[in-house]
Amino acid sequence: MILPSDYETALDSVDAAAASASASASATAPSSSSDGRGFARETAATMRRHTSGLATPSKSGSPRPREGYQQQQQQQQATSSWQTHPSDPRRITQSDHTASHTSHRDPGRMADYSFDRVYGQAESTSTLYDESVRGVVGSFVDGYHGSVFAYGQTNSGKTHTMTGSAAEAGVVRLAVRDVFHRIRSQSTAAAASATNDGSREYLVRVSYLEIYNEQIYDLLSQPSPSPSKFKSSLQHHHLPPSTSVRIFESRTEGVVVRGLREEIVTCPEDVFALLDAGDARRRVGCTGMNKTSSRSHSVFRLVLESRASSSKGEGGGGLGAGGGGGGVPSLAPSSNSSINSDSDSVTTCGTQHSHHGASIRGPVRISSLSLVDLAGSESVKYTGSTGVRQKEGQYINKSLLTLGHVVHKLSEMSLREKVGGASSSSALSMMAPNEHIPYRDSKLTRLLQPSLGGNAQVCIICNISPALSNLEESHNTLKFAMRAKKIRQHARITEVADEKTLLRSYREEIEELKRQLREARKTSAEIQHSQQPRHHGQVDQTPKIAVEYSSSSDDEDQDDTHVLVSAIANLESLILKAGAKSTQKGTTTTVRSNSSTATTSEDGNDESSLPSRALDAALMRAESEVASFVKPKISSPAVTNDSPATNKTSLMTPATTQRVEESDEDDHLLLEELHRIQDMLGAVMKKKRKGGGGVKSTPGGGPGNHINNPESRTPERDTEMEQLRMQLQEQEVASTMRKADSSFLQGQLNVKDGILKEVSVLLEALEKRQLALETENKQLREDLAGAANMIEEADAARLILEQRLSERDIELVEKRDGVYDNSE
Ligand SMILES: Nc1ncnc2c1ncn2[C@@H]1O[C@H](COP(=O)(O)OP(=O)(O)OP(=O)(O)O)[C@@H](O)[C@H]1O
Repeated sequence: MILPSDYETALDSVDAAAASASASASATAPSSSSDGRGFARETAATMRRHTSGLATPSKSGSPRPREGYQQQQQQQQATSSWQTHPSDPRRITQSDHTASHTSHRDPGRMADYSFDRVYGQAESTSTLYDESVRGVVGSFVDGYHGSVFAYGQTNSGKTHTMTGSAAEAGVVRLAVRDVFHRIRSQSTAAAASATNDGSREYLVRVSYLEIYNEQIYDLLSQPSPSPSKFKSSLQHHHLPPSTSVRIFESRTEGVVVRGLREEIVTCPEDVFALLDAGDARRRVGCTGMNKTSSRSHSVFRLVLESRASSSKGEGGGGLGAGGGGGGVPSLAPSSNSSINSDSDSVTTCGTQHSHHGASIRGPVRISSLSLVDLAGSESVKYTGSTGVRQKEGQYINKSLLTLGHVVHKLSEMSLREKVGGASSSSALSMMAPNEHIPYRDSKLTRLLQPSLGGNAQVCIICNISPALSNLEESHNTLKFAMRAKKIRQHARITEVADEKTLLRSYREEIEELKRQLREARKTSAEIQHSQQPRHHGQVDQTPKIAVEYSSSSDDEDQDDTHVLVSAIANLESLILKAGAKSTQKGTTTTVRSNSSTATTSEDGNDESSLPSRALDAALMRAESEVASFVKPKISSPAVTNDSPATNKTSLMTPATTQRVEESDEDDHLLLEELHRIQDMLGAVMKKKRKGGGGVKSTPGGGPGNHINNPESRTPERDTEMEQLRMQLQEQEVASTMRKADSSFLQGQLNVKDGILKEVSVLLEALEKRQLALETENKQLREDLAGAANMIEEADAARLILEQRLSERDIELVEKRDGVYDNSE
C-alpha cells in the first residue's frame, strides 16, 4: 500500500503488528440462477488488514518520524497477529505467538477463517476493487442493486479503503469512474453494432448522507463549494432548510429518505466535486485511536435509470448548430437527429414523434449502488473518549450491534433456506411468520434493509488491525464477516413499466419541447411566407418599417426557438447515451430533492428571469417538477413488486390510506390546474404570434419610435400600436396568472408536505406499537412455552402415578391370589 502523507500518527503503537501481504479471490460470480433475470449468491466478504496496525491510543500525540516506518514494518511483519495461508489467499489464521492471548493456548486450535479474499498491506485499493468490487459495480450498470460496505473497528482503514486519499483513490471513486466508463463503452459498443440493438440511454443521480447520533443528515444539502457549477434553482421552498432528513416508509417504494437531495450527474468529475463537498461536511473527530476518526456512518448512493433507446431518431439529440436559435450548445452529431435546423425536417420529425411516443413507454430499469463507510466500533478503554466523543461512540457501537444482530438473524435464515433447499425463494420469504429481524432498531439497519434483505449484490469489506492488543476486536470482525458471508442474496433486475421515472419524464419533456419547436418553426415559416407579397408591394412606400418589422419578428421567432433548443439541449445533456460526449461539464446541472426537479443554466438564470416568451416551456418544466413531486417513485431502490417493503401496507390504517388517496386526488387537481394554465398561456402566445407580434422598440428609429411620433401616424401604425397594447395586456395577464399559479402550487405543496409529515408520524407510532406488540407476543410465547412445559411435566408425573397405581393393582391382585391359594 502507498502511504498517505498523514500516515505517521497511525504508527504510534508499539505493539502494532502489521500483517504481511496477503491476497484473495472474491466470489463475484453468481452461484445459482433463481430465475431468468436474477441470481442468488452468497454475500461476498473480503478481509483487509490495515497497514498501520495501530493498537493503543497514541500517548504523545506527536507523529513518529516517517523514516522509522520501514523498520517498524519489518518488525511488525514478524509479529503480526494474523497470517495468510501461503497457498490460499482466502484463508487467514491467527499467528502462533498469539496463543498466550487466547483461552485455550493451543497453537493447533488457532482461529482459521476463509473468505472470498484476504488483502494485506502490500495490496492496493485498486487491486481490491478489481477483484472484489468491480463485479458488483458491473451488475449495477446492468440493472441490479448493489451495496459495498466497509466494516471494522476504529482506525482499521475503512475510510482509507472507501474514500481513499490524495495518493490513492478509494473504492467510491474507482466505482464512479467505472460506472461512467461502462456506460460509455456499452453505449458506444451498441452504437457501433450494425443493428444498433441493445443501445441504452442512462440517467445517473447521486445522493450522500451520514447517520450521526441516530440522525440522518444530507451531506449535499448545502450549496456546494463551486457555486457556478452546482447552483441549485430547485431549493424547493417547501423543504426544511435543515440538513437533517427523515426515513420514510412508503407503501410502494419501501424505505425512502425524505428530503434527501439528489444531483443528476453526467461525468465522474461532477460526482467527485459533490463527493468532496460531502466529505468536507462529514463529521470527523480526533480520538485516542484515530486522529481523523469518522463519527458517523456514511452512505453514498448512485441511482441509475436506463432504458432501451435502439429506435431510430432517439438518443442523438443532434440539435445542429442551433437551428433558428443560433449559438445553442451542439450535442453529438447524429444521423438519427430528430431535429434539424431546416424546416424540411418538420415532416420527418412529425413521423418520428409518434415513434418516440411509443418507445418512451418502454420499461425503465432502476438500480442503486450504495457505498457505505461505517464508523468503527470503539472501546472507551482505548479511545479514552469523554463527553461528546463518548456519546458518539455509544451511538456508533449501538448501531453496529444492531447490524450484527440483523446479520446474525439473516445468516441463520439463509442457513435454514439452504438446508430447506428452497433455492428459489429469498431469505426473507423463508422467514417464519413471527420471525423478527430488528431492522428498525437503528437507522443504519433501516437504511440498509433493502440491501441486506435480499434484492442486492453485496460486498462487505471487513477491515482488521493486525495488532495483538486488537485481537479480540479482530475476532469479532472476523465472526461478523463469517456470518455476513452466509447471507444469501437473490438479486433481480427491477424494471418499472408503468410508473413515472425521471428518465421517462425527461424524455417526454424533450419530445414535447421538440414538438413545440417544430410548431414554432412552422408558424414562423408561415408568417414569413404570408408577409412576402406585402413586403414586395410596400417596399417603395415604407421600406424601413417593413425591414424592421420583419427582422424583429424574425428575431422573436429565433428567440423562441433558441429557448426551446436550449431547453432540449439541457435535458439531452443529462441523459447519457451513445456518442454523446455528454456533458459540457458544468454547463447544466439538475438538482433534485426527492420531491422536485428543475434545470439551471450556467449563468444561474432561474425560471423567473427567463423571457416571458418561454413561459410555456417553463410551465412545462414546472409541470414535470410537480409530477415528479406527486409521484416520487424513483428515489428508492426498493421499487419492486415483491419488495419486502410492500408488506408495509399492513401498517396503514384505513384512515391513512384514505389520506394518501386524497393526496393523490390533490395531485390530479394540481396537474389539471397546471394543464389549464398552460393551455391558456399557449392560446395567448399563439394569438400573439398570429398577430405577427414581436414589434420591438429599437434604438435609433425602430418601429417604436415611428409609433410614438404623432406626425408619422398611419392606420397601419395604429394597428401596430393596438397590437402592442394587446401584447402588453397579455403579458400582464400571463404574469398575474403565473403569480397566482405559483401561490396555488405553494399552497398545494404545503398541504401535501403537512399530510406526508402526519403520515410519517402516524407510521412511526404504528411502528412503535408494532414493536411493543412484538415484545408482548414474545413474552406471551415464552409464557406459553413455560405453561406447555408445566403441562408436559404434569403429564409425565401423571403417567408415573398411573404406572405406580397399576403396579399397585397388580401387586394387590397377586397378593389376593396368593391368599386364595394358601387358603385352598
Ligand atoms: N491500507 C492503508 N495504507 C495506508 N494508510 C492506511 C491504510 N489503512 C489506513 N491507513 C491510515 O490509517 C489511519 C486510520 O485509517 P482510517 O481513518 O481509514 O480508519 P477507519 O477504520 O476509517 O477509522 P474510524 O472508524 O475511526 O473512522 C489513517 O491515517 C489512514 O490514512
